[in-house]
Amino acid sequence: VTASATSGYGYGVNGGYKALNTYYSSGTYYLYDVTKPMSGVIRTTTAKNGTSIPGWYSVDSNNAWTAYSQGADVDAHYNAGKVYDYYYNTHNRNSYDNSGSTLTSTVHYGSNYNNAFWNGSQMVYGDGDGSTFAPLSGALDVVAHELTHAVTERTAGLQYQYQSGALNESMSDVFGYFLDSGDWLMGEDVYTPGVGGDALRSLSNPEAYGQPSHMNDYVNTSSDNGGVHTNSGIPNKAGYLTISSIGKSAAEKIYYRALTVYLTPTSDFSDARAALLQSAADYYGSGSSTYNAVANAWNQVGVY
Ligand SMILES: O=C(O)[C@H](CCc1ccccc1)CC1(C(=O)N[C@@H](Cc2c[nH]c3ccccc23)C(=O)O)CCCC1
Ligand SMILES: [Zn+2]
Repeated sequence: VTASATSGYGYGVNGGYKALNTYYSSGTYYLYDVTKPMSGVIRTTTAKNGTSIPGWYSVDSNNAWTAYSQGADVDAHYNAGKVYDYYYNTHNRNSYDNSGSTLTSTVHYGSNYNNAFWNGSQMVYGDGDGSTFAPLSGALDVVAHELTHAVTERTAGLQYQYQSGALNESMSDVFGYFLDSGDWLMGEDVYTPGVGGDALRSLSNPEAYGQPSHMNDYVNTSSDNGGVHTNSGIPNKAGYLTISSIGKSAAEKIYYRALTVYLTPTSDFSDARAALLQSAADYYGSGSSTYNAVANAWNQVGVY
């Protein structure tokens, strides 16, 4: 039986050319990447617009993944590889569990499904309805957002409710920025494909999409697990102010250290401030300009 790692290519959700790490076996090509230094693999499957996951391997007959319907598969696979590389190269973390476990992404989930999620074991992406969303794996910041939920689950374990949940959300948006740092927007590459310039969220201007950016405007609600996708605007704004002040590289270091060393399941916004200050002190010294910039950022959003 002839089977081997192969190199293919395809077009993503927005038409971009993407080189793909694929696998050939008995006349069929698979989105199955064996090239990473992990015990597992990076693999992409399709739910065929049903809700049974992981569904079936995404396959192709000639390793040219160029069909329009394959765009979601192409981007889920390509973007998962990019996020894997980011965590490995920038933070020396081998997959979400730091043990090189397999990364599975399932696309074409549901019918006109306008969302995406990490289900505790894998990433899952809807195709969107073509109006509110294009297939959600088409956005690198969305893929990074989902995979960061997996990292958070295995490290800080921030409970997905109220302030710890909004912090969990913010960590995913901030790492989404680290992967896709051309703008302060979240999901812009797949949100409302017919409308330009808008997004799901903005880290620099949370209010633009109905989020608070100061503790005075914290939304007390039981909806959405205590408003986790709303109140994340407050730590997101602090993240924007921090990154703008100390730069991306220093911010990546203190955010990753806070997430993996200091934060716990019940950490709230004030604990996040303390964890980031401690991380800044660890790297740059307490009283350093970096330390002071972090304090100032959180002061500006009313978190002490
Ligand atoms: O990972 C997350 O935090 C979100 C997971 C949502 C979910 C949770 C549980 C089961 C199913 C789906 C998915 C994303 C999200 O922020 N969703 C928001 C916004 C949103 C997307 N599609 C929507 C459709 C309707 C209403 C809100 C939304 C939400 O679910 O609130 C993250 C990046 C892009 C999509
Ligand atoms: Zn999230």
